[in-house]
Amino acid sequence: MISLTRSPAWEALLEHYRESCDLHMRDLFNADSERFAKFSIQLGDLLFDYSKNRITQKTVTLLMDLLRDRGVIERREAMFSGGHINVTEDRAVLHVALRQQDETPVYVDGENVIPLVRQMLKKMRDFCDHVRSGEWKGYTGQPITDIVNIGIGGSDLGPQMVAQALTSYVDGPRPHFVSNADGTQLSEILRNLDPRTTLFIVASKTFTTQETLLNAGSAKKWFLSRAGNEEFVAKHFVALSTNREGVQNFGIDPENMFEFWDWVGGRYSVWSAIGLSVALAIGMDRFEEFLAGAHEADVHFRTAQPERNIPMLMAMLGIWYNNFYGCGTQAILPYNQYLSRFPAYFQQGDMESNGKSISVDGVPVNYGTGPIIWGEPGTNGQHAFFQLLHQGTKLVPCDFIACAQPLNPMGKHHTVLISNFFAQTEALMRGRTLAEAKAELEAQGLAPNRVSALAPHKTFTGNRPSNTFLLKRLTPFNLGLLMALYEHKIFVQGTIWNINSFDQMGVELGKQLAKNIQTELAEGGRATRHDASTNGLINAYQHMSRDNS
Ligand SMILES: O=P(O)(O)OC[C@H]1O[C@H](O)[C@H](O)[C@@H](O)[C@@H]1O
Repeated sequence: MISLTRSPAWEALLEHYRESCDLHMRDLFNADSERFAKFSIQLGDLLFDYSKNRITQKTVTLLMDLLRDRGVIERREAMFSGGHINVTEDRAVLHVALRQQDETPVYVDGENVIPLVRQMLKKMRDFCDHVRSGEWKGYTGQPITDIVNIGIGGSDLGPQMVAQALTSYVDGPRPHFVSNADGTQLSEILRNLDPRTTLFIVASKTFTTQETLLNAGSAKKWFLSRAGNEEFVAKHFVALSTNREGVQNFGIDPENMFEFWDWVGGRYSVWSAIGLSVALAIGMDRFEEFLAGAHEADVHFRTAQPERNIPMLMAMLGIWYNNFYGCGTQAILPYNQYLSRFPAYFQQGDMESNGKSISVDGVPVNYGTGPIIWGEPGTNGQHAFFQLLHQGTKLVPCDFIACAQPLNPMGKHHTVLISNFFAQTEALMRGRTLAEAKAELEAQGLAPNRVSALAPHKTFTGNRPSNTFLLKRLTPFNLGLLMALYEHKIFVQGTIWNINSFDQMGVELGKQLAKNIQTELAEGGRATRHDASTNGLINAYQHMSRDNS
């Protein structure tokens, strides 16, 4: 295949960029009263409005030419049918199989994985029913009231974000999450827990992750110091993993292990047994609604034509800004407090997937790949960093997410929230011209010299792009739908950039070096083996940590 930036589809986009980059969205809206209808899509309870982007119909056509040219359709089919598209690890990528709703076989190396998925779901259901009904009892015969998921990365961010997003559906044990190597997190959580009624869920795909094993070991120690008998561990520790041996070595009965498989990527694993803490908290019926919502997105991604395909549009708009406008970041701004961890979740989802600079063919790429993903919930962000979004020198494409129906109606709160939500995308798009700024200042009765002095500061260029996702209501189904759209966006972008979105080798080096330093710290001598900065810091640390004055 011709390299990305030499392909005719890319060159056509470059040419189109040059001729269209000065267009202002204000003018595009003024010129076409149908713009919203043309550039928005309803999918179930979700409305996706992408009309506030710096695009014309031609932009979409050219972006989708590129998508077809780069083999996205073929690669999508390869993913859904169990092909080893994770080439560096030689694995299939089948989180979609975890949420498939029918029994159509999906083969990985000749084995149909759907029966495995069904068995896993059945085991999760039985366990959830036992724990939630109180049949599953702790070592003193009391039911479980609290669950602690111990994991990190994909084994933490997914269940944590989803459990938080679905807080209003929690009618089972209270979920807690421990991830950090910093013992403060575990200590603070344990402080308020009762070992007799607490269940620990050790979540690790590999069961080798240092932080998780450290936290799980300390939790077990805490538990045993109170329960006093190793036999009771079976009532209070379960594992979610692909590594049966590792689980056994840790001292968890394989009976209490919920298995998943190497074709489930860590950051795509909340749909697997890794979602157990969510299922315990909200019940298996609702967990399955969550899976069904994701499946709806899968069907849409697989069947809608590219020009009407939400993840494909999200992805190609991202390519447009990332590779043609030179935008380095993408903000995700949920106007919903329950979704406050959504940006952090997709920070891992996107940045660990597409933060790569070597192509699948093993050569450095000569174009930008994954953007920096960041964001905070609205309206908080407005009072913090939105200044830069509106008037800064950087162009930041933004995703705005909100729900039409509040789960906690309270006076005027929702109207205020949602008005801000609409106002922000309007302001980013429209801006305020110098003439408008002057007119407003004059209307306030300011002297002409103050008007001239202030007006430039009150001017907004506008033309700042955003996507809007409006959900009817935050339900398990709709959350699954929204999340899967983002997942597929990442897949499409990775395919365009010709990188492997499903490995994460960039996290290895730091881990290796940390192990060396850990040994050095244990030995306690003077550090000499590193660069001057690292040696200096280690030596200063050793001095400072011993200094009791
Ligand atoms: O689930 P685990 O095997 O414990 O892995 C936990 C996390 O750590 C790794 O370093 C990876 O960067 C993540 O992708 C992964 O989700």
